Amino acid sequence: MLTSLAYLGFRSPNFAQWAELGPDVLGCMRVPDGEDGAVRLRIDDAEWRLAIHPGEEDEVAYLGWAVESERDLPEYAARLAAAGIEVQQGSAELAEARSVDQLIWFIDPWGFRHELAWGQYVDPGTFRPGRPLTGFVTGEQGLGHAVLILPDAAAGHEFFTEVLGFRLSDKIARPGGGYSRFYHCNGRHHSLALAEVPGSVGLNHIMLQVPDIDDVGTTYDLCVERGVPIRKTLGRHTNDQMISFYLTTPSSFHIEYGYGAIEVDESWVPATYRRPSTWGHKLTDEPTAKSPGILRRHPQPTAG
Ligand SMILES: Cc1ccc(O)c(O)c1CC[C@@H]1C(=O)CC[C@]2(C)C(=O)CC[C@@H]12
Ligand SMILES: [Fe+2]
Repeated sequence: MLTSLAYLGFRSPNFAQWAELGPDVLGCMRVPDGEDGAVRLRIDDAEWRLAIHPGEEDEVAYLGWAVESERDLPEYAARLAAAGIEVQQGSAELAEARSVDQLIWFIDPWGFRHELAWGQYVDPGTFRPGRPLTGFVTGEQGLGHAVLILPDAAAGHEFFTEVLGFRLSDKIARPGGGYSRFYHCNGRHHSLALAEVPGSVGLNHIMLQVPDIDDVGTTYDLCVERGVPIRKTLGRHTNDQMISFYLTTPSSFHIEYGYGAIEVDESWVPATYRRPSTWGHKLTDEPTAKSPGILRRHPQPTAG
């Protein structure tokens, strides 16, 4: 089984700005750069969780998912092949670059590169936040969550549940119609969310969770002090009950920085909500607040 969101890679012309944003504002630990100069950030025992590679445009480079056992890799390879997806074996060089023992990878029907990895390298007891911070909520729950934008939510639901094995946590009706859907693969309420935007593919935000509300407040203060744009004010989500705010990164996508989400278990029953938040999460008047994140046009599947 796929057990957690293990690591994320982006490409960005502004990758160098993460050397400051990561440690000084977010509280991540900067670790040695990747071979291509990628800024790499650590948030727990894992060698790194976020890599921002140099690139011409802001893009999602890869989503790294941990699997439970080595046996899961050939099993997923067969399952993906049966679904018509071409699967690649990751080379030893790629495994080394990702700080994992072994991996396979594939491009999903919307163009996202997913890597299924086993054996992420860890270095216990040596994580030091870049600024005073209690830490990050990770472990069995993985690094946090990622919210992808897809043109077709029904097709997305089919692929991520039937092929990759995600379980639906719940749905939230969107103001303009349609739903955002939230999926879990461990105790975290959602490691993946899918938002339908006709004709578009992208990534709206990723989420990092901290164990103390004061860590959220301190990060909020640092954003204000350092001019990091706040996209959405402090608020509480209806579904996972997280208290969070959203900041805009120099790489088009946003980061949700939050505390206090509920966890799910085997007995979880999906619900549907009419609104995203019980209170707060108001869009600010920052120029970047209306940005949907990393977004590109995607050809709609033609009818008939
Ligand atoms: C509603 C919600 C629950 C839990 C979360 O972690 C979370 O990020 C959200 C917000 C999702 C957010 C939304 O509801 C409005 C439409 C948004 C902005 C998108 O287009 C992608 C993310 C969506
Ligand atoms: Fe979120």
